[in-house]
Amino acid sequence: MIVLVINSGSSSLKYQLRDTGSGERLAEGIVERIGDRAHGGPADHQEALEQVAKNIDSALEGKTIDAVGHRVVHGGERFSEPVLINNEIIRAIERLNPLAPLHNPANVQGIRAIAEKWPDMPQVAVFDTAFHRSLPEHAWRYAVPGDLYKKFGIRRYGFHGTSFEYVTQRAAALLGMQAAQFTGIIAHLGNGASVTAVQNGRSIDTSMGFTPLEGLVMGTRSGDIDPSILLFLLREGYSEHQLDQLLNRESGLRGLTGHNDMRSVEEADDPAGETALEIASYRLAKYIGGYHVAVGGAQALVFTAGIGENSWRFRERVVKRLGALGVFIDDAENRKKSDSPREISSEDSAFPVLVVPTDEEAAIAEATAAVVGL
Ligand SMILES: Nc1ncnc2c1ncn2[C@@H]1O[C@H](COP(=O)(O)OP(=O)(O)O)[C@@H](O)[C@H]1O
Ligand SMILES: CC(=O)OP(=O)(O)O
Ligand SMILES: [Mg+2]
Repeated sequence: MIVLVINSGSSSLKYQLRDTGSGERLAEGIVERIGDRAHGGPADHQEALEQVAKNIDSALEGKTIDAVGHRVVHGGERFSEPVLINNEIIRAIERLNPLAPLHNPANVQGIRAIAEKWPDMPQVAVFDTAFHRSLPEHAWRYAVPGDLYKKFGIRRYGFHGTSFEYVTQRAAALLGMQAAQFTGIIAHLGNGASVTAVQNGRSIDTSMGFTPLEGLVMGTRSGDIDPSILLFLLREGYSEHQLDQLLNRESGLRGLTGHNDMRSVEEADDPAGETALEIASYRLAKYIGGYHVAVGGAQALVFTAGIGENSWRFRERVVKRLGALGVFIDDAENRKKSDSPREISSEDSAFPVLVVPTDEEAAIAEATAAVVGL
Protein backbone atom coordinates (compact mmCIF):
# COMPACT_ATOMS: atom_id res chain seq x y z
CA MET A 1 0.00 0.00 0.00
CA ILE A 2 1.30 3.50 -0.86
CA VAL A 3 0.84 5.82 2.12
CA LEU A 4 1.51 9.54 2.29
CA VAL A 5 2.56 10.47 5.85
CA ILE A 6 1.99 14.06 6.93
CA ASN A 7 3.52 15.60 10.02
CA SER A 8 2.32 19.21 10.03
CA GLY A 9 3.82 21.54 12.55
CA SER A 10 2.86 25.12 13.23
CA SER A 11 5.16 26.47 10.53
CA SER A 12 6.45 23.41 8.69
CA LEU A 13 5.06 20.38 6.95
CA LYS A 14 7.14 17.20 6.82
CA TYR A 15 6.01 14.44 4.50
CA GLN A 16 7.03 10.96 3.42
CA LEU A 17 5.68 8.71 0.73
CA ARG A 18 6.06 5.07 1.80
CA ASP A 19 5.37 1.70 0.30
CA THR A 20 4.27 -0.31 3.34
CA GLY A 21 4.65 -3.57 1.45
CA SER A 22 8.38 -3.18 0.80
CA GLY A 23 9.00 -0.66 3.60
CA GLU A 24 10.55 1.57 0.93
CA ARG A 25 10.63 5.36 1.28
CA LEU A 26 9.63 6.67 -2.17
CA ALA A 27 9.94 10.36 -1.39
CA GLU A 28 10.34 12.68 1.55
CA GLY A 29 10.69 16.35 2.23
CA ILE A 30 9.83 19.37 4.27
CA VAL A 31 8.03 22.62 3.43
CA GLU A 32 9.06 25.35 5.83
CA ARG A 33 8.06 28.95 6.65
CA ILE A 34 4.32 28.34 6.15
CA GLY A 35 2.52 31.70 6.42
CA ASP A 36 5.78 33.63 5.93
CA ARG A 37 5.41 34.85 2.34
CA ALA A 38 8.04 37.55 2.83
CA HIS A 39 10.67 34.82 3.16
CA GLY A 40 9.41 32.65 0.30
CA GLY A 41 7.11 30.41 2.32
CA PRO A 42 3.64 29.28 1.16
CA ALA A 43 0.64 31.33 2.37
CA ASP A 44 -0.99 28.46 4.28
CA HIS A 45 -1.11 24.67 4.72
CA GLN A 46 -3.27 24.32 1.61
CA GLU A 47 -0.58 25.95 -0.49
CA ALA A 48 2.11 23.91 1.28
CA LEU A 49 0.25 20.74 0.27
CA GLU A 50 0.10 21.89 -3.36
CA GLN A 51 3.88 22.08 -3.18
CA VAL A 52 4.06 18.60 -1.65
CA ALA A 53 1.70 17.20 -4.32
CA LYS A 54 4.01 18.51 -7.06
CA ASN A 55 7.08 17.01 -5.38
CA ILE A 56 5.53 13.56 -4.97
CA ASP A 57 3.94 13.32 -8.43
CA SER A 58 7.28 12.50 -9.98
CA ALA A 59 8.17 10.02 -7.22
CA LEU A 60 4.91 8.11 -7.77
CA GLU A 61 5.83 7.16 -11.36
CA GLY A 62 2.19 6.47 -12.27
CA LYS A 63 1.30 4.70 -9.00
CA THR A 64 -1.46 6.22 -6.85
CA ILE A 65 -1.63 7.06 -3.17
CA ASP A 66 -3.88 4.61 -1.29
CA ALA A 67 -4.18 6.47 2.01
CA VAL A 68 -2.87 9.43 4.00
CA GLY A 69 -1.65 9.07 7.59
CA HIS A 70 -1.41 12.13 9.85
CA ARG A 71 0.52 12.64 13.05
CA VAL A 72 -1.99 14.26 15.42
CA VAL A 73 -0.34 15.47 18.59
CA HIS A 74 -3.26 15.65 21.04
CA GLY A 75 -5.86 12.88 21.16
CA GLY A 76 -7.18 13.71 24.63
CA GLU A 77 -8.74 10.84 26.58
CA ARG A 78 -10.81 9.58 23.69
CA PHE A 79 -8.21 8.26 21.27
CA SER A 80 -6.10 5.29 22.32
CA GLU A 81 -5.70 3.86 18.80
CA PRO A 82 -5.23 5.22 15.27
CA VAL A 83 -8.60 6.01 13.67
CA LEU A 84 -10.09 6.44 10.22
CA ILE A 85 -10.92 10.14 9.88
CA ASN A 86 -14.44 11.44 9.17
CA ASN A 87 -16.10 14.81 9.87
CA GLU A 88 -16.97 13.86 13.45
CA ILE A 89 -13.35 12.84 14.15
CA ILE A 90 -12.09 16.13 12.70
CA ARG A 91 -14.41 18.05 15.04
CA ALA A 92 -13.21 15.97 18.01
CA ILE A 93 -9.58 16.77 17.16
CA GLU A 94 -10.50 20.45 16.77
CA ARG A 95 -12.03 20.51 20.23
CA LEU A 96 -8.56 19.58 21.55
CA ASN A 97 -6.88 22.55 19.81
CA PRO A 98 -6.57 24.61 23.02
CA LEU A 99 -4.59 21.76 24.65
CA ALA A 100 -1.89 21.71 21.96
CA PRO A 101 -1.95 25.18 20.42
CA LEU A 102 1.39 24.76 18.62
CA HIS A 103 0.42 21.46 17.04
CA ASN A 104 -3.26 20.45 16.74
CA PRO A 105 -4.61 23.36 14.63
CA ALA A 106 -1.93 22.63 12.03
CA ASN A 107 -2.78 18.91 12.12
CA VAL A 108 -6.44 19.71 11.39
CA GLN A 109 -5.51 22.08 8.57
CA GLY A 110 -3.45 19.29 7.01
CA ILE A 111 -6.41 16.89 7.20
CA ARG A 112 -8.85 19.43 5.70
CA ALA A 113 -6.45 20.35 2.93
CA ILE A 114 -6.14 16.69 1.86
CA ALA A 115 -9.94 16.20 2.05
CA GLU A 116 -10.36 19.19 -0.25
CA LYS A 117 -7.72 18.03 -2.69
CA TRP A 118 -8.67 14.33 -2.76
CA PRO A 119 -12.24 14.03 -1.35
CA ASP A 120 -12.33 10.22 -1.47
CA MET A 121 -8.91 9.58 0.02
CA PRO A 122 -8.98 7.47 3.23
CA GLN A 123 -7.22 9.41 5.99
CA VAL A 124 -5.98 8.07 9.33
CA ALA A 125 -5.04 10.00 12.49
CA VAL A 126 -2.21 8.59 14.62
CA PHE A 127 -2.04 10.23 18.04
CA ASP A 128 1.04 11.17 20.08
CA THR A 129 -0.99 10.69 23.26
CA ALA A 130 -2.28 7.16 22.52
CA PHE A 131 0.68 5.16 23.92
CA HIS A 132 0.32 6.97 27.25
CA ARG A 133 -3.33 5.95 27.81
CA SER A 134 -1.90 3.20 30.06
CA LEU A 135 -0.65 5.68 32.71
CA PRO A 136 -1.93 4.82 36.20
CA GLU A 137 -3.96 7.51 37.97
CA HIS A 138 -1.17 8.33 40.43
CA ALA A 139 0.95 9.34 37.44
CA TRP A 140 -1.67 11.19 35.37
CA ARG A 141 -3.53 13.13 38.04
CA TYR A 142 -2.27 16.50 39.24
CA ALA A 143 -2.73 17.47 42.89
CA VAL A 144 -5.40 20.08 42.14
CA PRO A 145 -9.17 20.01 42.89
CA GLY A 146 -10.86 17.14 41.04
CA ASP A 147 -13.30 19.57 39.38
CA LEU A 148 -10.54 20.77 37.09
CA TYR A 149 -10.21 17.28 35.66
CA LYS A 150 -13.98 16.81 35.31
CA LYS A 151 -14.63 20.25 33.87
CA PHE A 152 -11.58 20.85 31.68
CA GLY A 153 -9.81 17.50 31.36
CA ILE A 154 -6.79 18.84 33.22
CA ARG A 155 -4.49 15.83 33.67
CA ARG A 156 -1.21 14.47 32.31
CA TYR A 157 -1.59 13.17 28.73
CA GLY A 158 2.01 12.75 27.55
CA PHE A 159 3.28 13.02 23.96
CA HIS A 160 5.77 11.52 21.44
CA GLY A 161 3.90 8.24 22.03
CA THR A 162 4.26 6.98 18.47
CA SER A 163 8.02 7.31 18.85
CA PHE A 164 8.10 5.69 22.31
CA GLU A 165 6.06 2.72 21.11
CA TYR A 166 8.25 2.22 18.04
CA VAL A 167 11.47 2.55 20.04
CA THR A 168 10.15 0.13 22.70
CA GLN A 169 9.80 -2.49 19.96
CA ARG A 170 13.23 -1.81 18.45
CA ALA A 171 14.98 -1.74 21.84
CA ALA A 172 13.30 -4.98 22.90
CA ALA A 173 14.40 -6.62 19.65
CA LEU A 174 17.98 -5.46 20.24
CA LEU A 175 17.86 -7.04 23.70
CA GLY A 176 16.37 -10.24 22.28
CA MET A 177 12.96 -9.94 23.90
CA GLN A 178 9.32 -9.15 23.04
CA ALA A 179 8.11 -5.54 23.47
CA ALA A 180 5.78 -6.75 26.26
CA GLN A 181 8.86 -7.82 28.27
CA PHE A 182 10.67 -4.50 27.98
CA THR A 183 11.05 -2.48 31.17
CA GLY A 184 13.18 0.63 30.88
CA ILE A 185 13.48 4.37 30.32
CA ILE A 186 13.34 6.05 26.90
CA ALA A 187 14.49 9.64 26.29
CA HIS A 188 13.11 11.18 23.08
CA LEU A 189 15.32 14.25 22.61
CA GLY A 190 14.40 16.33 19.55
CA ASN A 191 13.21 19.92 19.30
CA GLY A 192 10.51 18.89 21.71
CA ALA A 193 11.84 16.42 24.28
CA SER A 194 10.30 14.00 26.73
CA VAL A 195 11.24 10.89 28.71
CA THR A 196 9.02 7.88 29.40
CA ALA A 197 9.03 5.09 31.98
CA VAL A 198 8.08 1.82 30.27
CA GLN A 199 7.08 -1.24 32.30
CA ASN A 200 6.37 -4.51 30.50
CA GLY A 201 6.03 -2.62 27.22
CA ARG A 202 3.51 -0.07 28.54
CA SER A 203 3.98 3.60 29.38
CA ILE A 204 3.55 4.13 33.13
CA ASP A 205 4.88 7.69 33.42
CA THR A 206 6.11 10.44 31.10
CA SER A 207 7.54 13.90 31.52
CA MET A 208 5.21 15.91 29.26
CA GLY A 209 1.86 16.69 30.83
CA PHE A 210 -1.39 18.45 30.01
CA THR A 211 0.46 20.02 27.07
CA PRO A 212 3.88 19.37 25.47
CA LEU A 213 5.44 22.04 27.71
CA GLU A 214 6.12 20.17 30.95
CA GLY A 215 9.28 18.26 31.77
CA LEU A 216 12.67 18.46 30.12
CA VAL A 217 14.57 21.51 28.87
CA MET A 218 13.73 21.69 25.12
CA GLY A 219 14.80 23.69 22.07
CA THR A 220 12.45 26.59 22.80
CA ARG A 221 10.32 25.31 25.72
CA SER A 222 11.14 25.74 29.40
CA GLY A 223 9.93 22.39 30.67
CA ASP A 224 9.29 22.23 34.44
CA ILE A 225 8.91 25.61 36.08
CA ASP A 226 7.31 26.92 39.28
CA PRO A 227 3.79 27.96 38.15
CA SER A 228 4.01 30.97 40.46
CA ILE A 229 6.44 32.52 37.99
CA LEU A 230 3.48 32.87 35.60
CA LEU A 231 1.33 34.54 38.24
CA PHE A 232 4.19 36.83 39.14
CA LEU A 233 4.71 37.85 35.49
CA LEU A 234 0.95 38.32 34.99
CA ARG A 235 0.97 40.77 37.87
CA GLU A 236 4.00 42.46 36.29
CA GLY A 237 1.86 43.14 33.22
CA TYR A 238 2.67 40.24 30.88
CA SER A 239 -0.26 39.24 28.69
CA GLU A 240 -1.45 35.67 28.20
CA HIS A 241 0.01 35.76 24.67
CA GLN A 242 3.38 36.97 25.96
CA LEU A 243 3.52 34.21 28.57
CA ASP A 244 2.67 31.62 25.94
CA GLN A 245 5.41 32.93 23.64
CA LEU A 246 7.86 33.12 26.52
CA LEU A 247 7.46 29.54 27.71
CA ASN A 248 6.80 27.81 24.37
CA ARG A 249 9.04 29.70 21.96
CA GLU A 250 11.61 31.80 23.79
CA SER A 251 12.76 29.51 26.59
CA GLY A 252 14.72 26.25 26.81
CA LEU A 253 18.06 26.20 24.98
CA ARG A 254 17.05 29.34 23.07
CA GLY A 255 16.30 31.26 26.24
CA LEU A 256 19.55 30.21 27.86
CA THR A 257 21.88 30.54 24.85
CA GLY A 258 20.15 32.32 21.96
CA HIS A 259 20.13 29.08 19.92
CA ASN A 260 17.37 26.48 19.88
CA ASP A 261 19.33 23.98 17.78
CA MET A 262 21.67 21.63 19.67
CA ARG A 263 24.28 21.76 16.89
CA SER A 264 24.53 25.55 17.21
CA VAL A 265 24.78 25.32 21.00
CA GLU A 266 27.57 22.74 20.74
CA GLU A 267 29.43 24.68 18.02
CA ALA A 268 29.28 27.96 19.95
CA ASP A 269 31.13 26.20 22.78
CA ASP A 270 30.72 29.16 25.19
CA PRO A 271 29.88 29.55 28.90
CA ALA A 272 26.15 30.13 28.25
CA GLY A 273 26.00 26.91 26.25
CA GLU A 274 27.91 25.03 28.94
CA THR A 275 25.41 26.20 31.58
CA ALA A 276 22.43 25.31 29.38
CA LEU A 277 23.74 21.80 28.72
CA GLU A 278 24.39 21.28 32.41
CA ILE A 279 20.84 22.34 33.25
CA ALA A 280 19.35 20.13 30.51
CA SER A 281 21.44 17.04 31.30
CA TYR A 282 20.91 17.42 35.06
CA ARG A 283 17.13 17.67 34.55
CA LEU A 284 17.07 14.53 32.42
CA ALA A 285 19.31 12.61 34.84
CA LYS A 286 16.91 13.43 37.71
CA TYR A 287 13.99 12.08 35.68
CA ILE A 288 15.96 8.91 34.89
CA GLY A 289 16.61 8.37 38.62
CA GLY A 290 12.91 8.89 39.33
CA TYR A 291 11.75 6.59 36.55
CA HIS A 292 14.20 3.88 37.65
CA VAL A 293 12.13 3.82 40.84
CA ALA A 294 8.83 4.12 38.91
CA VAL A 295 9.45 0.99 36.81
CA GLY A 296 10.82 -1.00 39.76
CA GLY A 297 14.35 -1.15 38.34
CA ALA A 298 15.03 -0.34 34.69
CA GLN A 299 16.60 -2.98 32.47
CA ALA A 300 17.75 -0.41 29.90
CA LEU A 301 18.09 3.30 29.19
CA VAL A 302 17.42 4.32 25.58
CA PHE A 303 18.29 7.54 23.74
CA THR A 304 16.40 8.51 20.58
CA ALA A 305 15.43 11.43 18.21
CA GLY A 306 17.73 14.12 16.77
CA ILE A 307 19.78 14.85 19.88
CA GLY A 308 19.51 11.40 21.44
CA GLU A 309 20.69 9.72 18.23
CA ASN A 310 23.37 12.20 17.20
CA SER A 311 24.84 14.12 20.10
CA TRP A 312 27.40 11.89 21.84
CA ARG A 313 28.35 14.88 23.97
CA PHE A 314 24.86 15.24 25.39
CA ARG A 315 24.52 11.48 26.00
CA GLU A 316 27.87 11.55 27.81
CA ARG A 317 26.77 14.43 30.05
CA VAL A 318 23.60 12.57 31.03
CA VAL A 319 25.11 9.12 31.62
CA LYS A 320 28.04 10.57 33.62
CA ARG A 321 25.44 11.70 36.17
CA LEU A 322 24.09 8.16 36.64
CA GLY A 323 26.98 6.70 38.68
CA ALA A 324 24.67 6.22 41.67
CA LEU A 325 22.63 3.78 39.55
CA GLY A 326 25.79 1.90 38.59
CA VAL A 327 25.31 2.94 34.95
CA PHE A 328 28.47 3.69 32.96
CA ILE A 329 29.20 4.74 29.39
CA ASP A 330 31.77 3.24 27.00
CA ASP A 331 33.40 6.37 25.55
CA ALA A 332 34.49 4.76 22.28
CA GLU A 333 31.11 3.12 21.61
CA ASN A 334 29.29 6.33 22.52
CA ARG A 335 31.33 8.37 20.01
CA LYS A 336 30.92 5.95 17.10
CA LYS A 337 28.64 7.23 14.33
CA SER A 338 25.98 4.78 13.24
CA ASP A 339 22.37 4.69 12.06
CA SER A 340 21.72 1.29 13.64
CA PRO A 341 20.36 0.47 17.10
CA ARG A 342 23.34 -0.12 19.37
CA GLU A 343 24.67 -0.38 22.92
CA ILE A 344 26.93 2.38 24.27
CA SER A 345 27.39 1.34 27.92
CA SER A 346 30.48 -0.28 29.40
CA GLU A 347 30.54 -3.96 30.36
CA ASP A 348 30.31 -3.19 34.08
CA SER A 349 27.18 -1.02 33.66
CA ALA A 350 24.26 -2.17 35.87
CA PHE A 351 21.99 -2.10 32.79
CA PRO A 352 22.63 -1.34 29.13
CA VAL A 353 22.42 2.14 27.63
CA LEU A 354 21.16 2.02 24.03
CA VAL A 355 20.85 4.37 21.08
CA VAL A 356 17.81 3.43 18.99
CA PRO A 357 16.85 5.59 15.98
CA THR A 358 13.17 6.45 15.97
CA ASP A 359 11.01 6.50 12.81
CA GLU A 360 7.64 8.09 13.52
CA GLU A 361 6.83 8.16 9.79
CA ALA A 362 7.34 4.40 9.39
CA ALA A 363 5.13 3.77 12.42
CA ILE A 364 2.42 6.12 11.09
CA ALA A 365 2.55 4.49 7.63
CA GLU A 366 2.18 1.00 9.18
CA ALA A 367 -0.68 2.12 11.43
CA THR A 368 -2.44 3.78 8.49
CA ALA A 369 -2.16 0.69 6.32
CA ALA A 370 -3.50 -1.45 9.19
CA VAL A 371 -6.55 0.80 9.75
CA VAL A 372 -7.37 1.18 6.04
CA GLY A 373 -6.78 -2.49 5.37
CA LEU A 374 -9.49 -3.55 7.85
N1 LIG B 1 24.83 15.65 14.69
C1 LIG B 1 24.13 16.25 15.61
N2 LIG B 1 24.72 16.66 16.77
C2 LIG B 1 24.01 17.29 17.73
N3 LIG B 1 22.70 17.55 17.64
C3 LIG B 1 22.06 17.19 16.54
C4 LIG B 1 22.72 16.52 15.46
N4 LIG B 1 21.82 16.27 14.48
C5 LIG B 1 20.62 16.77 14.92
N5 LIG B 1 20.77 17.31 16.16
C6 LIG B 1 19.75 18.01 16.95
O1 LIG B 1 18.50 17.33 16.97
C7 LIG B 1 17.46 18.31 17.21
C8 LIG B 1 16.30 18.05 16.25
O2 LIG B 1 15.79 16.77 16.50
P1 LIG B 1 14.54 16.18 15.70
O3 LIG B 1 14.23 14.86 16.30
O4 LIG B 1 14.83 16.23 14.24
O5 LIG B 1 13.45 17.26 16.10
P2 LIG B 1 11.97 17.54 15.59
O6 LIG B 1 11.43 16.26 15.01
O7 LIG B 1 11.26 17.91 16.85
O8 LIG B 1 12.07 18.66 14.61
C9 LIG B 1 18.08 19.68 17.02
O9 LIG B 1 18.36 20.26 18.29
C10 LIG B 1 19.40 19.35 16.33
O10 LIG B 1 20.39 20.28 16.60
C1 LIG C 1 4.72 16.85 21.12
C2 LIG C 1 5.93 17.57 20.66
O1 LIG C 1 6.55 18.28 21.43
O2 LIG C 1 6.29 17.37 19.39
P1 LIG C 1 7.58 17.99 18.68
O3 LIG C 1 8.77 17.42 19.39
O4 LIG C 1 7.46 17.50 17.26
O5 LIG C 1 7.48 19.48 18.80
MG1 LIG D 1 10.05 15.13 16.29
